[in-house]
This record gives sequence, structure tokens and C-alpha cells, in this order.
Amino acid sequence: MTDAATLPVVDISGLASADAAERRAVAAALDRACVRSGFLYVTGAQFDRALFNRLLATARAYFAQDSAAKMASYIGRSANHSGYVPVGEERFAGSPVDLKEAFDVNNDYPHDDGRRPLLGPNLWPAMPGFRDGVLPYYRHLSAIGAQLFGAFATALGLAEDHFAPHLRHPPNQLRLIHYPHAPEADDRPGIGAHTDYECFTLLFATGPGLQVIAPDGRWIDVPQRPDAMVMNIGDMMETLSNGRYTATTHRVRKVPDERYSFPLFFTLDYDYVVAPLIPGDGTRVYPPVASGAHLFHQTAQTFAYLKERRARGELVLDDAMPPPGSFGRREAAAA
Ligand SMILES: O=C(O)CCC(=O)C(=O)O
Ligand SMILES: [Fe+2]
Repeated sequence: MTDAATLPVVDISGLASADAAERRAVAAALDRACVRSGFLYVTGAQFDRALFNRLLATARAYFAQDSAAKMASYIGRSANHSGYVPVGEERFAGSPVDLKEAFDVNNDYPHDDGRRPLLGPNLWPAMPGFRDGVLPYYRHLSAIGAQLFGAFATALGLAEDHFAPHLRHPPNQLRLIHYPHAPEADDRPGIGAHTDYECFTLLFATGPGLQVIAPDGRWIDVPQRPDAMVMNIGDMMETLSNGRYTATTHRVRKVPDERYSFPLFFTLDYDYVVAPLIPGDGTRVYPPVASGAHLFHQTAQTFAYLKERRARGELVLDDAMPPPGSFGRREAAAA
């Protein structure tokens, strides 16, 4: 039995208010929570539960299909890193294969102008109802994510609309993750230890399994709350905040019971250069990083189809980019 984390709870309802004082009050509460912990719960009247239920029903139906039906929308066929991710496709260096399958949804960017490796049209499966079960959730949460970027800007002492010009086509990624029923999977984690690369993540999951690292190095459970989303700080927000907020290492322990989880990773526009926006305490120096290129660089080193493209010479990476795990990422108080 592991201990359970006691994470701060922030009600973000006020971010939808026309009253700037209410929005500022939420920003102050968010700042206090994120200084204390890289993981927190957020609640809010703006969350539309019906869209959560539709997303879950869609994911259940999608993953229940046979492998051939799912592989018809294999991520390796997509133009923007979207599609089905079979077990073993994504692998962190030195880690065993995670016991999970996923469907990645990216920014559905149909235009030719401004295409980037993570910006292009989504690969949607043929399954009836899939797109309508998933895209409204993606758009709903992206709008709430924009409110949260406003709150973070305020919290960092910047103008509330500081990030708005950099949120036109961000390659936010929604992952539909399915951890199959696996009572025999003693030695395989659901997802190995990592920090999230982006600015922040909003997660909704159907059951326990998520764990964060405590200051003494122990793994502690993050209990799911039916009324709240789990939010965590990613590498890029650690950098933007110059270490005021920390990207906390987390993992998904082996879960014998079937589990679904839906993280949405919020980032800024592909060409935005992430660098500290406020002075820090000098304990850590964060070099500037091009956000989209960084994300793609990390992805290209963990996904089998991209490694194969590199091996065939179809994809050439910029070796000047920092290696995985070197950006943001600092162990922090989890509770
Ligand atoms: O499934 C979960 O609870 C968390 C997943 C996660 O940490 C990730 O996909 O980055
Ligand atoms: Fe994560």
C-alpha cells in the first residue's frame, strides 16, 4: 500500500468571469498551488461533463475493435503525429515496453501554409462517431487551456493576454490511453517515470494508477477525484517560470484492472521560443528552446515509426537540440 498525495485544489470557475478581479483571484490561487506542488486538482463550472462521458464511450468502443481495424489508422500513416499507437510503439530509452495502447489526437490543421511536423490534418479512424466523440472535447479543453494560459500570465506578473498571440495553432496533444486488463503484468509499468514536455497537462482518468515522486524519492498515489481534473506542470512551464513552478516526475504503476486515461498536453505555437519570462533565484539556468522543434525532437526519439524514418534517412534531426530529459525537469515536492 502506498501513501496518497494530498494535492492542492483550485476552482478555476472565475476564469470564465467578465470581472477581471475574479480572474485575478483564480490566478493568485493557481500561483500558490503551483509554487507548492507540480501536481494539483482543478475544478470548474466551465467543464462540460457530457463531453467527458462521450469521450470515454468513444474510447471504449474504439479500443474494443480488433487490431487490424485499429492499425488502419496507425500513427505512422499520419501527417501530424496523430493516430493509433500500438503497444510497444512508444518507448523511452532504457525503459521496458509500457503496457498501453493509445490514440493520439493533434491540432487538426488542414492548411498548407504553416505546416510543421506536428501540424497537419489529423488522421481520423473510419469508426462512425469517433471524430464527433473526440474533437468537441479537444476544442472544449483547448478553450479552457487558453483561460489557464491567461491565469499563468497574470500569476507571473505579465499582462493577462501575454500568451494570446502565441496560441493560434498550438500542437496541443490529446492522448486516449488504454491500459488493458493485465493481472500477469508484474514487471511492466503502465508508463515509465517522466516529466511532461509541454507547459501543463489536464488529465481525466477512470481509475487509480498515477503516481508522483515525493521529495524523499518514494512514489505516492494520486487519487482520482470524480469532480476534478488532475493538472500538472510540464518542462516548458518550469522554464517560462524560471523554476518558480516545477515539472514533477510521475509514472503510471502497473494496474491489473483495465484503465482509460485522457491527458491533454497544452503548449504554445510551434515556432514559439520558450525562455524564462521572469527573474529566477539563479539556482538553475534554463536555455531557450524552440517549443515545436523540441517536442518533435523528443517524439522522434521515442516512437518506433519515427526512428525507422530516421534509419531510412527520410527524417534528419537537428543534433543541436537538447537530448530527452535535459530540459525543464526537476524533482520537486509532490505534496
Ligand atoms: O495515465 C495517466 O494517468 C498519466 C499518463 C501520463 O502521464 C502521460 O501520458 O504523460
Ligand atoms: Fe505524463
